[in-house]
Amino acid sequence: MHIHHLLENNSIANKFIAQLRDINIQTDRMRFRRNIERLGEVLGYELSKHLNYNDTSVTTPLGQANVPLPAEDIVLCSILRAGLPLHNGLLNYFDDAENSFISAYRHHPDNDEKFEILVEYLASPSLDNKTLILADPMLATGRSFVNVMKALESMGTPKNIHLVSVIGAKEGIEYMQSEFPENTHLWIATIDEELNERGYIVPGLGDAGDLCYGTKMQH
Ligand SMILES: O=P(O)(O)OC[C@H]1O[C@H](OP(=O)(O)OP(=O)(O)O)[C@H](O)[C@@H]1O
Ligand SMILES: O=c1cc[nH]c(=O)[nH]1
Ligand SMILES: [Mg+2]
Repeated sequence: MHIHHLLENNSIANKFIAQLRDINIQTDRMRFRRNIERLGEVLGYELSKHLNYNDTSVTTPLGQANVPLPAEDIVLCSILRAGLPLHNGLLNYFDDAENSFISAYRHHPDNDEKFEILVEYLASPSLDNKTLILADPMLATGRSFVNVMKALESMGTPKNIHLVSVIGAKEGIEYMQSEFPENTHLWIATIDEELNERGYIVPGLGDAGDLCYGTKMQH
């Protein structure tokens, strides 16, 4: 897996991450969602530099201009819930992409720290020979990304896979490296050292789905 770590270089994106993490700022849900969306835009822009381009002639009022344009058929897939604002950010730039939505959530069958990932909803076009951009802002154990990719196999085989995330844990990234094809790209804003006993990223930011949309009942 090729890992592209956005915060290795300082940029204005640092500020978006700082606000997502900050306990005094992250309670503003609109700002929280918008910061994830902004990172979707920044990560999408970086990713776009690795696509294939075809020379294209554009007619201006005064003549012809050559503008190389992306030559890949992109399917943008996001993992509900917290993937939604990241999806919006990516879609702001890849505005003519096809779209898939898939759900994944942590189910605690015994009401303790052990959980399984349940994938229940999938709506997707064919992925055959397309460029799949799979987005989820949190990469903790990596099990949601991996289980979702398994569920997507029924939709065909993409030519290229780009994973987009905001905060990842080292352990989860290592697990994903063993599960995804070698030529997969991971575009991630920042990487944290640890997971706690509940599988949360430390220092992380907390529960991204809840911070975007409010708490949910366990069932
Ligand atoms: O790498 P993992 O260990 O699988 O954890 C990451 C997943 O956890 C969060 O979803 P959650 O299950 O909280 O669902 P939600 O988005 O509905 O809150 C997050 O959005 C990822 O999908
Ligand atoms: O730290 C984490 C781990 C999983 N899901 C989250 O939203 N945050
Ligand atoms: Mg959650």
